[in-house]
Amino acid sequence: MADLASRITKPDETPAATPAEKPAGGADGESNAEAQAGGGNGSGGLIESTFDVEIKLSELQADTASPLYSVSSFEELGLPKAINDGLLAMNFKKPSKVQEKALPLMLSNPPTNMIAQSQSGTGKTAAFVLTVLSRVDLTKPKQPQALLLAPSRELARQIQGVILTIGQFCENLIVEAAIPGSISRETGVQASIVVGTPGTVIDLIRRRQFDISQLKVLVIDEADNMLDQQGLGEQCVRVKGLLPKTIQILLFSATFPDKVMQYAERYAPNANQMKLRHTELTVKGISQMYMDCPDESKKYDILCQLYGLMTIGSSVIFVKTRESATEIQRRMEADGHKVSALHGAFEGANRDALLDDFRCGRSKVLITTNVLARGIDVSSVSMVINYDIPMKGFGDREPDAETYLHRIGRTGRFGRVGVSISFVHDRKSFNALSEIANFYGIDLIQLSPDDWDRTEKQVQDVIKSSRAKAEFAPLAIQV
Ligand SMILES: Nc1ncnc2c1ncn2[C@@H]1O[C@H](COP(=O)(O)OP(=O)(O)OP(=O)(O)O)[C@@H](O)[C@H]1O
Repeated sequence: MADLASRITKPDETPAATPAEKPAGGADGESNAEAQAGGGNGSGGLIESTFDVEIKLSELQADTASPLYSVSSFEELGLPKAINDGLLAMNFKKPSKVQEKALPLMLSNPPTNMIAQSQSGTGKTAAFVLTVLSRVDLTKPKQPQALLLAPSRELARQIQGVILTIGQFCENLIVEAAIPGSISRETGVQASIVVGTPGTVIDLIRRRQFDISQLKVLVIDEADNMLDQQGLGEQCVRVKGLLPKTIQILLFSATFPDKVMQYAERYAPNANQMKLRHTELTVKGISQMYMDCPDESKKYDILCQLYGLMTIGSSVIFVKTRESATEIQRRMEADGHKVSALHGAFEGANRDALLDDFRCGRSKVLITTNVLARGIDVSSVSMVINYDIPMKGFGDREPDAETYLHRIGRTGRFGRVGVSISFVHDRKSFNALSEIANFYGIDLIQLSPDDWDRTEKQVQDVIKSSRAKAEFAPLAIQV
């Protein structure tokens, strides 16, 4: 195992891709090395190259109003040395507020459940990953002890990458992804930590390829989405019903609508709770703008006019359907623009390659659907475009405020700045966006397609500044 000094990366270096051991015993889950390469959070993505970014972050982390602020250090959180070494290698200097507040509660014994909410991009993943790494017994590397569930394969792989990167100095750590096609029928699950999507996990348990008898911790990321009865809620209930009754349950999300919160409290009984009011949820580092398009047909032309700004950093364009993602990509490429498209109709390995290309900067503009609205962490994303305003309910009759927040949260990560531009083109889309803005208490900046020089300057001024001066609301702790 290479010594610590040779594996720490400086802010202006790309982390050395460490030759992580293949999982012992030939387990066919995605190997540690593959996962680290495709993971998020400093394990292969674009690295901030400027020293002033580090200075800005330290200012933010000294600002008591910021959710990146904390009084303690990771060392004071009592984490094992190997884990602290991993955090050092990731250049995590101090815990964020959700990490500082949640970790002592999640690591206390006897274990208690947690329902934690914190703004997008404020470090929820590391909070639950540190808990899982602290609880597993690595002398039993192939005995599953922790299960983490996510709504998409992309997010499951990203979380796997974070665990392997933070745990890079933890001996015998084996982490497997339980996503379609990742676990061979011959070997089954042979890892202490499993990260997967609910459907695949249920299949593995049903085929007796996943020993759940020793599971100590169940984490559900994007928990409001996962527990929503319209979506994956029924599968998450089935998973929980199969697990040991004493399991510790940790639910995390940036959003917890009231109707789901009641359900979450039943799913994770007697949980400690960290909640935010919905007017405290938006990230001040994201300049939220809207483009008043003359009509639906003009949206495409305006999108192409924005292309030059999209490639200053990298950008995500969210559209309503797979079909429109494919059609817009086709048109933009025919017009000479380089755009990747990713959605659920693509085969798994292709989706993985497309996101890895985007994460590493080989592609800079990604057009996608809500499959990537949540959790995906690519620090180079400086712009998110809502080509369609997210809607929900029968006949798309009401605005989807939660999906709006998660979509724009793909930029402005951990104190960085970013721009979101939402397209409206008629009364319905305008009213939907207005309702979302009122719900979160935000004043959207209007961009005019008629005054392009001004629009370009407004957007460039934000993207080219470094970390935002983020005034975040204090986190309300209920224990
Ligand atoms: N203590 C820390 N110091 C520095 N960087 C951190 C710290 N904690 C997390 N990060 C980085 O901040 C970024 C956002 O973290 P993460 O993806 O966990 O956010 P999140 O709260 O889960 O967001 P979302 O709600 O969108 O899922 C990641 O790139 C991560 O590596």
